[in-house]
Amino acid sequence: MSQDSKPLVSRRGLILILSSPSGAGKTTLTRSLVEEQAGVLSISVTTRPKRPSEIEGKHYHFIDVEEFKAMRDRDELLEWAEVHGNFYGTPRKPVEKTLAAGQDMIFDIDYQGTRQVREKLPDDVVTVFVLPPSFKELKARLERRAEDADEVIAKRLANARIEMERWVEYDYVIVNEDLGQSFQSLKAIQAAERLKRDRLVGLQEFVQGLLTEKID
Ligand SMILES: Nc1ncnc2c1ncn2[C@@H]1O[C@H](COP(=O)(O)OP(=O)(O)OP(=O)(O)O)[C@@H](O)[C@H]1O
Ligand SMILES: Nc1nc2c(ncn2[C@@H]2O[C@H](COP(=O)(O)O)[C@@H](O)[C@H]2O)c(=O)[nH]1
Repeated sequence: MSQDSKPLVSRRGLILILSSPSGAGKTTLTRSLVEEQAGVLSISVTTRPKRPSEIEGKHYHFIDVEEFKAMRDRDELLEWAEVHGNFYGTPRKPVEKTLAAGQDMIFDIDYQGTRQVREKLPDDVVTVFVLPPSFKELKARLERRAEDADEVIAKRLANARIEMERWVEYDYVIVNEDLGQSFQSLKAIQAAERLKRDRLVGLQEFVQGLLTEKID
């Protein structure tokens, strides 16, 4: 840091995407990152019914199918997908605003949405797939969370096998057995990605300045 606390080299914000089968722990991990001010959480729109513990605007923007399709048709969504029988999408504007401010945007989206964001913003995207330690534990977590009806849990477990096969498309994989360790791994990924040469702004000028600096 220079004397006025401005970084000597600034950086572009990155898009950190976490995906997993339902119940593996990506929401828990993304929310922990945001609590540490490590980035801005992308709040999706969804047509899924609100869970008892969820708050409008904090966990999702809950909208109906008609409104969702109108947003999609007005090109207001960076990406969208149908997941477990409901529509989900990422509002475009907050993402553009956050990245322009040099902050990281943290996404909790599925593999279909991840593909779309990667295609649109290939240089900004870092992807992490979260796996459960076992299928038995995945089921136990969904049951312990106790937020979804039995048939919803059954559908999510059925979809989990298809979703887990997508791990090969991701930059990093975290097996979320111990939550604390998984969180440390996630922070390490973000820290390293922030330092990537291509994300640093004005590095060329900074090095040029170093090379031409007079020391006597
Ligand atoms: N490492 C862990 N050990 C034990 N329980 C965990 C762990 N990580 C998360 N959990 C718990 O498992 C449940 C599912 O976690 P979470 O809601 O974060 O999953 P998710 O992947 O976001 O699921 P969904 O896609 O359905 O939103 C929660 O009750 C959470 O507290
Ligand atoms: N493609 C997108 N997927 C999303 C988005 N928001 C959430 N999701 C994914 O949906 C499932 C189910 O989420 P839940 O909150 O109902 O348990 C999960 O895989 C999320 O990652 C989105 O905007 N786009």
